[in-house]
Amino acid sequence: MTDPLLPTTNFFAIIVAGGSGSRMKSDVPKQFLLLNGKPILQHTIEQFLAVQLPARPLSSQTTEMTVSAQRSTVSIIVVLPARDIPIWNKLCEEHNFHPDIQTVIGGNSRFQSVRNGLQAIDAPDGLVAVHDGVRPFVTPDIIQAGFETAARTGSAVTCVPVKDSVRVVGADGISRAVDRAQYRLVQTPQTFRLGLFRQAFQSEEQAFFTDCASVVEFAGFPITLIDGAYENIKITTPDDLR
Ligand SMILES: Nc1ccn([C@@H]2O[C@H](COP(=O)(O)OP(=O)(O)OP(=O)(O)O)[C@@H](O)[C@H]2O)c(=O)n1
Ligand SMILES: C[C@](O)(CO)[C@H](O)COP(=O)(O)O
Repeated sequence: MTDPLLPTTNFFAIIVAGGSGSRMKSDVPKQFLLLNGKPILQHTIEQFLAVQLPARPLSSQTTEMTVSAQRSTVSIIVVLPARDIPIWNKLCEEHNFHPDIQTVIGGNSRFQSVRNGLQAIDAPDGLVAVHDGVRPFVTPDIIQAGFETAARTGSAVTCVPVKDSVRVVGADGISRAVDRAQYRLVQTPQTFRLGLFRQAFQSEEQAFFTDCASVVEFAGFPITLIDGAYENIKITTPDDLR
């Protein structure tokens, strides 16, 4: 039987919101746009605040009988561009949202923003989930599943099967059908053991690092896929917002 307790109480989430949202073309950075009256980033953070993980402190004698008494929360690090921090602080005031989270300045790319977030974690070990600030429809269940799988295998990358037909377009412009069953659409959260994640982020940035899984894989670690959700969309263009 799988141990219901996770082998650490060090759970971290790096929520990246350091981008400029160029494809959204909105005046306000997209992570701050209101959805049901609340900033998108607030919705996202609230999903992580709702997570309670069954955890076993490494040094304790916890038994299964005490699972319910051993719920751990996730320490949240939000990554924002320096220029956006005053806007975020003002929004938090307006929405009476004062979570106990750390704020870190972003970098010029998603890779650099994640790396900055990672540098703010000083625990020697644990598990870290990285999530896009603009994926507000993530659920606590998906987040928990990521921590559980990463505790067992080292990594947990959420994804969904492809529903449409897929064609690959060659350099000559000619397309051909491919077997969609072989493909997955990758989402966040992407959760990892802290040790391997730190090692992976020592690599020099590569142009194909579009997510953390590609960084971890480049460093030679295997990637475990877990189920995401079709609702867990990334708000990228005005269509997504609608
Ligand atoms: N330098 C960057 C670039 C992106 N991100 C974050 O990575 C996530 C996914 O990126 P994307 O949707 O591409 O956001 P933007 O980079 O803001 O959008 P665009 O590419 O349209 O400019 C977002 O939460 C974004 O804020 C980040 O933290 N730092
Ligand atoms: C991390 C990600 O959301 C997984 O699908 C995606 O790769 C981000 O890509 P973007 O180019 O930063 O939008």
